[in-house]
Amino acid sequence: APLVLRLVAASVSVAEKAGAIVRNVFNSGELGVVEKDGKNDLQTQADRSAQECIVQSLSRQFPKVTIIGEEEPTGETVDESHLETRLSEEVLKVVCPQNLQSVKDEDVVVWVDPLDGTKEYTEGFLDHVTVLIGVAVNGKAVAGVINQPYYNYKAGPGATLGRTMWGIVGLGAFGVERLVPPADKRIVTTTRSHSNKLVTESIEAMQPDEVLRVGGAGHKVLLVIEGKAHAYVFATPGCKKWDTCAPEAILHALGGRLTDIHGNALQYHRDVKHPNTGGVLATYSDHDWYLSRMPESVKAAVKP
Ligand SMILES: Nc1ncnc2c1ncn2[C@@H]1O[C@H](COP(=O)(O)O)[C@@H](OP(=O)(O)O)[C@H]1O
Ligand SMILES: [Mg+2]
Ligand SMILES: [Mg+2]
Ligand SMILES: [Mg+2]
Repeated sequence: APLVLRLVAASVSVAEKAGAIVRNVFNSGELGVVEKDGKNDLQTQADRSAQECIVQSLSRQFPKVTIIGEEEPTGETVDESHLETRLSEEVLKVVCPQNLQSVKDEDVVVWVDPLDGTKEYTEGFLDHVTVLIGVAVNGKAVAGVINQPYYNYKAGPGATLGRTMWGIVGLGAFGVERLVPPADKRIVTTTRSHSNKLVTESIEAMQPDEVLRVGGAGHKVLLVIEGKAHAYVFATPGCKKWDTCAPEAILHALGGRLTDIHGNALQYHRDVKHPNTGGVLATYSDHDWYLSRMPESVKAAVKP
């Protein structure tokens, strides 16, 4: 199978394993919280172990592919029980889009967020948490895998806990379906724990009927895909390439758009600076309307 398909097939299995690690750490009660850059930029044992699972599992199978993860390696010996080397059969049976069939190792960067929504994870907002593995080819997000370890956790004992979604631009997405949001109101989603004046000003400018302040970039893009929100608006730096690569690819695969707040495409090549300094705007429709509503003062402060 072509490299991109094998990478996605491996990432689906690896993301499921990482999702199980995220649940196990929470069940253990030993979150091992470390402040990286103040009380709103945390790392837990789940971030560390899930990152080890993903980066070690993928780098052993794809030694020539560049893999960039959010967390620093711990330097401890690798826990072999965290490795996952199976390939998802569901992925291997699809036909890879023509333009991605002959991609070479050196054209690829894999962006890994082992746990997106860490702050919310430590506060028990468990459905805000996702595991994100994005595949970029020549600087563009082309494929993504999202595992949501606590999907359905409020649905009662009969429900299956957790889900995995994946998509390839030009093919489509699986494990998640596009649902249309209410037509009679405008619902905007944004950060819950990283707000500031720019965020507030830009949200107000969109004249929303409702604002969903929730954790996780992956989670917020899922709200847009599944019609719970019309737009994800984040007009401040903060968010990084590993936060957006996988969600962007899946949203694009389903016909939506994710850009910075000026309408520029995000870049994902290996030398790019990690922060999305131009902010994030994700929509399904009316993208240009949201861009046009963005205040000039905010645009001047949030440059790509
Ligand atoms: N001001 C900031 N400082 C550090 N990280 C930020 C940030 N603003 C956003 N982020 C990161 O972007 C992701 C989405 O943020 P939010 O949930 O607030 O919308 C989170 O990823 P992680 O949870 O993987 O670290 C968060 O840490
Ligand atoms: Mg983090
Ligand atoms: Mg994140
Ligand atoms: Mg993270």
